[in-house]
Amino acid sequence: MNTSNAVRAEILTQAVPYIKEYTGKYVVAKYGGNAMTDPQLKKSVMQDILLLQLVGVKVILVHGGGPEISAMLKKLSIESHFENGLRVTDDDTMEVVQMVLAGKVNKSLAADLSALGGKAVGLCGIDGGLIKVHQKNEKLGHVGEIDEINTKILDDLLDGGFIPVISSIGIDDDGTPYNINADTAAAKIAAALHAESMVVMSNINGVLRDKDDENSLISQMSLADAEELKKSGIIAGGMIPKVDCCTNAVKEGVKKVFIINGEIPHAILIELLTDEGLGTMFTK
Ligand SMILES: Nc1ncnc2c1ncn2[C@@H]1O[C@H](COP(=O)(O)OP(=O)(O)O)[C@@H](O)[C@H]1O
Ligand SMILES: CC(=O)N[C@@H](CCC(=O)OP(=O)(O)O)C(=O)O
Repeated sequence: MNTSNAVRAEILTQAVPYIKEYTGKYVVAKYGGNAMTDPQLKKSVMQDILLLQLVGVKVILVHGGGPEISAMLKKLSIESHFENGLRVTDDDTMEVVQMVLAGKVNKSLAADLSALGGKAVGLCGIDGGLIKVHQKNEKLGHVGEIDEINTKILDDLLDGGFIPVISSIGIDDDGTPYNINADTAAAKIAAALHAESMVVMSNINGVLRDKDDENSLISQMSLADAEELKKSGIIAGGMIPKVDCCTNAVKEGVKKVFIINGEIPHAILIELLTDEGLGTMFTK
């Protein structure tokens, strides 16, 4: 048995009560671009996703790819900047976002799942009208505000034994595509499905009291704590929209919401299926 499988076997010895909790329930796993830079680790995360499906969890994978979009924009000499954590997306930028997210990153995750023996269907919010949006505001260009998630297409795929792999691109009533922050898309999908859990995988251990000190992890955060920590500036930058998505998911009825470090081997299995808590858990 290789090391990874030995760790998975060890996790499974503790997992029985947790598996019962999740069997037949929806779990939305959000995999951020910052956590998918190592191809071996990425494959290992995909194997963990397949294991969750194997034990009866209805897993939906929502992915980001912000760093890959930025790298491609740079190659094409297209200027890009963020406002409050959202990429200002003009027509040219939108083309690249669609190319990188729905083309490259989405297909590479679906290919990894397939190579591991899984059945995956990669899609973005345009497909089957999965994510309906309107323009958030003119200043941000093609950034979408989500109006509706068409959960039927997800249920049809899950019933067929497929893992839906979703890029955060939406479509408006006129058929225009829009860019969506991937955490926001994951939270809306989790809320629409009344998911048991949403797990956001980034490359940091969770919300930290001091963002330069890995040991200052805040392991549990209530909605009131989140507001307090934002006011005091402890939650800042890219962590603000991430925490907002998590608190919104809790408010909208998602039972267990976590931010974890997707670069820790088997982090998602450890968080969901063992007594050990790794990252930040959000509560009411
Ligand atoms: N309190 C905090 N705890 C952890 N990270 C924080 C905090 N405040 C700000 N950050 C920043 O937020 C970043 C995570 O957001 P982001 O880079 O947008 O994640 P991703 O691309 O994985 O979705 C961290 O790398 C860190 O620099
Ligand atoms: C509107 C907006 O900002 N969209 C994001 C979509 C990708 C994303 O969110 O990727 P990560 O999860 O890897 O950060 C972007 O263009 O970068």
